[in-house]
Amino acid sequence: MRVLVLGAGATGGYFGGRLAQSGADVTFLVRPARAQALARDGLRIRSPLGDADVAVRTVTADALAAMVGQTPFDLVLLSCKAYDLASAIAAVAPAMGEGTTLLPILNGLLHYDALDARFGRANVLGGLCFISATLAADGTVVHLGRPASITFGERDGGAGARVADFAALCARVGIDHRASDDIAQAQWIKFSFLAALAAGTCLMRASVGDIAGTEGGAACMAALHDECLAVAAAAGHPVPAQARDTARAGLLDAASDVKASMLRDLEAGHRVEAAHIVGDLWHRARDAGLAAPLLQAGWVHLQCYAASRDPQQA
Ligand SMILES: NC(=O)C1=CN([C@@H]2O[C@H](COP(=O)(O)OP(=O)(O)OC[C@H]3O[C@@H](n4cnc5c(N)ncnc54)[C@H](OP(=O)(O)O)[C@@H]3O)[C@@H](O)[C@H]2O)C=CC1
Ligand SMILES: CC(C)(CO)C(=O)C(=O)O
Repeated sequence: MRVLVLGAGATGGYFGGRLAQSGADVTFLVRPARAQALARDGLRIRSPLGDADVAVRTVTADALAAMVGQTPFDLVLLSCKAYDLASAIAAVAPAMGEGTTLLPILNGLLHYDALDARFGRANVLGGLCFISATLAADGTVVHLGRPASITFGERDGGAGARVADFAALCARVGIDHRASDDIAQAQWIKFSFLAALAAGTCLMRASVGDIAGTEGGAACMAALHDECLAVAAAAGHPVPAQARDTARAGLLDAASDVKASMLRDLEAGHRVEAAHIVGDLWHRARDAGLAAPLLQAGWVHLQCYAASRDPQQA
């Protein structure tokens, strides 16, 4: 299977790097500065699951069409931030030939409209990942904590050959993965958890454990999670009790140092995917007639952050 990974950041660098480390046929579509750094330093991963220093093949957008002309890609793994979606779509377009499948692992759901419009719904799998990772200033992919998994599936349900093929590749290289026959449910489980985590940890500028240690903190996170679960149910994807309890335990764990990746971005002064995640979920709550005051507070807070950071991009 020939794989193109858009982006060699935290998630794309981690999962693409694991593919490359195991000898899979993987190419990173990156911008010139990252291409130069990767040519010089290779791809460095620092992880509790094992460090890796891998020489990787890269291509920049201007050279992609020529590369595809030689040998087409089977799978494009999309790992940009939501605010880079338009440029990422333009960059990968030459790789999306007949028989090429796109697998986005971005958080949230809004990106599917743009991907379907550009590439056709049938060519876009549903996907998500569970990992806490960041790109250090020197370009190292730093994996924080142990989970590192990808979940993917056909958006109309069932299992197809392309899902089985990617699952077989993940199994071969040792990437923890789930081939889901109900990816929409998996996406809503993650989205409702993540939106609560992002809104809660960004509002409080604190980890899950620090919030849980305050008076009223656990009740506040539980109420926020309830708001997010209500939106999932209203969207026709109620989160099953077991998944709800697992997510809730993660959000209330007093021993947890977990923060949403959005909080790490915010603390670093970076742009955040607020509209794509917390804003989108609040808009869905509002449109369904659901009260979601904590989600609303998170969304307002993040808009204020974005406006103070860069009024043009808010
Ligand atoms: N980090 C985490 O722990 C987790 C993140 N996610 C989600 O995964 C998605 C990706 O996040 P993450 O990996 O952290 O983001 P990063 O910012 O670390 O990586 C994204 C990469 O995409 C590259 N990119 C963007 N646009 C283009 C383009 N047009 N051409 C080439 N490269 C491009 C960026 O390159 P450049 O450096 O040149 O800008 C950047 O390196 C987000 O939706 C996030 O919410 C999900 C689970 C966990
Ligand atoms: C919830 C988590 C940590 C899981 O991958 C995540 O997606 C994020 O922080 O962006």
